[in-house]
Parts: sequence; structure tokens; C-alpha cells
Amino acid sequence: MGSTLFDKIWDAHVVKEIKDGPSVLYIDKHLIHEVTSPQAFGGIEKRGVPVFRPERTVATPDHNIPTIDQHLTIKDQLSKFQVDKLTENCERHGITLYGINHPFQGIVHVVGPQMGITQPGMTIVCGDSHTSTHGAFGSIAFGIGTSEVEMVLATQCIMQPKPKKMRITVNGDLHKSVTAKDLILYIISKISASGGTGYFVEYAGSAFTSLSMEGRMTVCNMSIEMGARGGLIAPDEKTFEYIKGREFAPKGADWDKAVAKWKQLYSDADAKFDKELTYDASDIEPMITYGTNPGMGAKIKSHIPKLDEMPASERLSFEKSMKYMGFNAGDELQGKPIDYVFVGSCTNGRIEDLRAVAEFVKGKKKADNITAWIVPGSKMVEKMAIEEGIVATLEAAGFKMRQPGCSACLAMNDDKIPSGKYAVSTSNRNFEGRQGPGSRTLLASPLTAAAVAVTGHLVDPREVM
Ligand SMILES: CC(C)[C@H](C(=O)O)[C@@H](O)C(=O)O
Ligand code: SF4
Repeated sequence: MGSTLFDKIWDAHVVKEIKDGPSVLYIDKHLIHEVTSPQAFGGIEKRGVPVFRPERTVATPDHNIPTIDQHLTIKDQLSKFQVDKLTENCERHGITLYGINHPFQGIVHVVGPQMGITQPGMTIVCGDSHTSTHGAFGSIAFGIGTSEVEMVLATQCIMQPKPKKMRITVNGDLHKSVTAKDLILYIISKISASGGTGYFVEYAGSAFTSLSMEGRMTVCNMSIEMGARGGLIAPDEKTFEYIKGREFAPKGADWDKAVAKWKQLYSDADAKFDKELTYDASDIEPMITYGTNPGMGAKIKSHIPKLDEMPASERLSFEKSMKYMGFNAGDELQGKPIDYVFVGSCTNGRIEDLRAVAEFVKGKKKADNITAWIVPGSKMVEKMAIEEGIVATLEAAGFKMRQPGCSACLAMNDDKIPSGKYAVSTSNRNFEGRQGPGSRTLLASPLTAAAVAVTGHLVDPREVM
């Protein structure tokens, strides 16, 4: 029997199998940020253990940093402490740090791919659930907890039980103006926010292979929002083209050798998955979430489910969610007034996302009732956005440009959506209070976010193009 892509990579990294227990897995790349690393460094220092392979870890601050006046000292004391700690720890242990104001700084999951650190066939971990993003390059990438961060620092390995394997195939072509974000929101709305629990997902089929690398990252990023351990896509020419020439990409003869190896990374025709799901791309339309988990999504042109359309077991939590959102079962989605638009995050804060927004709003103005924030995913994205005239276009339309970071995706800094306000957000989580206490989040694609910014209410972008 053939092997899945996941198995091929996993098996090549097992250092030791423990009978009926987890495997000891070698980790090629370890990314760290300021939130989940301080205790891990504290742990190894207490034990007097050095960082085993410091050159395999790369650090950048992203969650706690302000997105205004980054050249000044961070005002919030807790945030300053976290970011300073990361700097000190990296200095002490000889770890590469792209600190605040460094030209390579950014959200950790934007930084890895943009630097060519993320490559096919690797195992990549980070103390952050959206590490699944890197699976877009055909790698096994997943989030780990702080104690595992400590394990990786000390040994470059972790103990992991092998997840089950699921393949999600979407055949056919996506309609025009239907994006990667709509594709993944559609899948999560079908299988629910827990439908992937216990699995590592491989995405296959023309709907995924036709996506850009940015689009594939958006899809893999949200694997965790269906409860999966991670998600990956077999690498192809697009993948190689994207990596080629980047800072840490193999060069010269090493490049040819690497590509030859990467070309072996696919699931064999007779590989067996524990679960297979198949969808048709032509059924997918621009999507929006209306509730308080990413599985509560619908086509923008449809309506919030009526109570009798819900399974009886879900009605209570659905009603609670509707109360929080200030919506009613059965409501039409289009036309609902919105207060904020947030374009950014590791899901949709890359250059392609900013381009899509700029292209839509060019020559238009944001609606008066909307506050629109654009937060580039990294300094490199910010630089490109300035050079390409994207920043000028967006500012002329009344959008506020911020500096790179996680920002209002989780509001660990000052970028908070006020209580009771509605935000259409290109991020990945719509939990209660995620974007600030009492904030109400509706997840959408950058294109939908742009259309909402211009009209001031929920709208299918195709109706205003
Ligand atoms: C702070 C961090 C640990 C967290 C995560 O793991 O995902 C954050 O990035 C998030 O998106 O909620
Ligand atoms: S942008 Fe959002 S989802 Fe991504 S790492 Fe930051 S907080 Fe987490």
C-alpha cells in the first residue's frame, strides 16, 4: 500500500518509536514569539540546559506589539516586558531575532514563508496554533504548548502521538471572486469547528492546486479552526517558484537537489486515509460567519439558520451565540450594518490580500459608518504595499494603515473593537471577545471586507463590483 504525504514526512522524522505511546519526532524549524516562549527559556535555564540547536530557531515579536509608533518605547508595561524578554532570551542563547523595526519582522507565520525558512518536507513547530499555515508548502507544521517549546529548545525533538489522516478534496474551479478564504470557511461550515479533531488534513483537488501560495496559506492556516492538528498541500511548481531566491532558500546545486527531493512529496495513488471528504468547487460562494465559532458560517447571500434548521442538540448554544451577536435566527445576512473592517492577521495579512483590497477600493471611499484598519502581516509586506502604491490607494479611500503585528486579530495590544460593535475581519477566530471585550466578529475574505468597507453593510462583493 502506498503512503500519504503526511506519512512520508512523519516517517522521515521519527527518531524513536515508543510502543503504544507517542513518537519522538525531530523538528527541522522552530519559530518563537513573545507570548509562549518566556517560560520555556525559564525552564531550560532553571535546569541548566543549553539550547541544543539555536540555528534552528527563529524569533519575532508579533502579538503584543503596538501598530502605531513602533519606533518608540512600548507604553504598555506587560507588552514591553514580554517583548524585552524575547530579545534578552534570544541574545543569551544565540537565536536569530527579527525584532521590532527589523526589516524582516512580522507575524511569525508570515515571516517563515517570506524568508524561505518554510520549505517542503520539513517538520515545523511554534508555540502557536496557527503554525498550520506552513503546511501550505507541503510540510508537517503544527502548534505546540509552552512545555513543548521547552522540549524543542532543549532537544530539537518533541513527543507526539501520530494523528489520523483525513483528505479533503475539492474538485472543479472556484467561481470568479470566490477566494481561498471562502473555500476554507465553506469547508468549516460543512464539517463544524470540531469536525477535524484528531486528524491531520491533506487538501487535494483543483480548487486548491489552482490557488496561489498565499491562498494555500490561508486555507492551511484555518485547519486548526476545524479542530484538526494541521493541514498540508502537496508542493508543486508554484511552491518551488515561491521559495526560489528567498533569503533561506537553498541556492545553486543545493537548489536542484532540494527540488528533486521535494518532487517526491505527494500522496501515492493507493495511499489510504482514515477519512475522505469531497466537495464541489462550483457550490462555493462568498462566505461570512454570523456566530461565535468559525463553523457558524454561511453564504453571504443566504440567511442565518432558522431554529428548526438546527439539530436539537445545538439549539441552546446557537441561541446564546445569537444573543451575543445581537442577531436573530433566520435573519438575512446582506444589509446588516457593520462598524469596523479589519484587514490583517496570519490568515489574510499578506501582500496578495492587500492588493485585492486596494484593487477593489481604488477610486472609491469607505462608508462614513466604517472604521477601516489595514495591518500588514510583516515589515516586508508593508514595504511592498508602500512601493506598489497600495498604501496610497487605501489611505485615499479613508482606510487607516497600521504597522505590522497581530493587532486586532486578538487585541492583545491597543487595537480593540469596542464592545457591541460589529467588525468584518479577515482573521480566523470569531470567539466572544476575541477582538476586544464585547466585540462582535464576522469572518470574511479580504475582498468581502473591502466591499463591506465601501458599502457600510454586509454585502456579497460580486453585487458591487
Ligand atoms: C497567543 C497564541 C498562543 C495564540 C495561538 O496559539 O493561536 C494566538 O496566536 C491566537 O491566534 O489565538
Ligand atoms: S495574527 Fe492572529 S491568529 Fe495569527 S498568530 Fe497572531 S493572534 Fe494568532
